[in-house]
Amino acid sequence: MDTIYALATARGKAGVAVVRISGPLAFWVVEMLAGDVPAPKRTALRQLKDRDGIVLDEALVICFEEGASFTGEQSAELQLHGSIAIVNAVLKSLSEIDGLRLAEAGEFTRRALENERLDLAQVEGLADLIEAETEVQRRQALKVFSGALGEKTERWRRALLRSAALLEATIDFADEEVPTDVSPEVLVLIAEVMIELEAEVAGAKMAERIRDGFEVAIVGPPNVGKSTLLNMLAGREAAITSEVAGTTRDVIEVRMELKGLPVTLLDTAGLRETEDVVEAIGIERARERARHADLRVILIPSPDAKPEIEPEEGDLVVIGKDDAGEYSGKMLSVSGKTGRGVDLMVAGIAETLSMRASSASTAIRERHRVAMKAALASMESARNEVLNGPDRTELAAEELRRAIHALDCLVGRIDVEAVLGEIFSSFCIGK
Ligand SMILES: Nc1nc2c(c(=O)[nH]1)N(C=O)[C@@H](CNc1ccc(C(=O)N[C@@H](CCC(=O)O)C(=O)O)cc1)CN2
Ligand SMILES: Nc1nc2c(ncn2[C@@H]2O[C@H](COP(=O)(O)OP(=O)(O)OP(=O)(O)O)[C@@H](O)[C@H]2O)c(=O)[nH]1
Ligand SMILES: [Mg+2]
Repeated sequence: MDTIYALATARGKAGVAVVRISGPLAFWVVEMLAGDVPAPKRTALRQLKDRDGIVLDEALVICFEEGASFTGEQSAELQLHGSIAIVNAVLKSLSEIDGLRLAEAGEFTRRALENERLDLAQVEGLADLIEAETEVQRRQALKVFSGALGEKTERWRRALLRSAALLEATIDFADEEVPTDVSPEVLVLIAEVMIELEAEVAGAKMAERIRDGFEVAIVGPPNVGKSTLLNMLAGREAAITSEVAGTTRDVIEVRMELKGLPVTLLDTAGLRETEDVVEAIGIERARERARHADLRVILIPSPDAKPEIEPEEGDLVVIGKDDAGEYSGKMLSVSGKTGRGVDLMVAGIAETLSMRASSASTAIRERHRVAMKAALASMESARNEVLNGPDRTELAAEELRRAIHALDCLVGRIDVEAVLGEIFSSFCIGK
């Protein structure tokens, strides 16, 4: 097994920079650089010197023994002064040591997985944790990273194993007189797992939304103040605004955080009948994106104006350009120019999205949803076979084994290699 090293913190000037080393040579490397191997899991202040005895930095050194580290391997950390020159000098010294090589992206975590310090779902949670930009994303990722999905899966797995074992026992003793009919117990066990899995699948879409962000589209007729409102929310001039009706053509996307939720706000072309070919394309795009968005803010010019599109559940119909608050109280109204009413509108959006987000499950990836659906399909078949009577017991047990297999894929107990490449491609070097 190679000994690997990498800068674990971001590149560039910083207060402190952390270099990680993991593998059988880790302590030996520390001894070369620091002169001795400090007691494990204790910080020790040491002068780090290169091969020629030149001092590289005065750093904190931490050693972790094999079996008691993040990767599970013997490993060490050098907590350096975060200067570009020091980091470069230390990395250069490490590169000159035989048997050492720079880690690939995610390789420390891959080793943690191989040494069973983490399961596959936890690795995915960790990937999301590092990507997390908002509070809700942080909480979701931390839940999965803490092993929530792995624990649930283990419970489902045990229930299915027990069901399969019960069925298989009746097959083995088929010739003898088995007084007990196991099917009621098996059916209850299967039903209980199915209910939980169905809830997970139902919440998977929302979990994906929390990961990737919700889309909120601002729509309405031309000149109603859509782009001005977007700019106000973005805090910058992301979209061109003008008194000319039909200014916005392309869909303009701005990523932001609304009350802890990741949101992509879409500004769209004003909806109207038009002879202008280019504008017509813009309007078509506006309608298309608005349809697929999670929520729509439909701006209208006055309280009695008819919304350009039919509001769906959770959509907000808002009067635009209401600087004086003339209509406030009657309906939600905003001014993108003065900011009046914007807080209230944001609160409305956040409330709707938060409510939906609360139904999110721990199935944070497409992969999880697919595995769960496969397990559910096999369990459904198993249940039907059980109901078909004792002749079909063998088939029922086989279906249960198939469901267990799907759950094993879910947490990476089997078929890990197939998904590793994709998962680790999103990791940074040093993680
Ligand atoms: N400096 C530093 N900070 C860090 C990390 C790190 O590797 N280094 N982490 C990594 O990304 C995270 C913390 N995760 C860690 C997980 C396990 C162990 C570890 O050594 N586990 C041993 C000993 C546990 C103990 O002391 O009780 C074990 O589990 O046996 C260390 C860090 C976040 N902060
Ligand atoms: N007084 C006032 N004027 C506004 C407000 N919002 C926008 N305007 C003005 O109204 C005009 C149109 O604003 P835009 O934000 O470009 O309108 P839009 O809805 O994006 O228009 P299209 O892109 O053509 O669909 C501009 O001259 C803005 O300065 C507002 O809240 N109050
Ligand atoms: Mg516009």
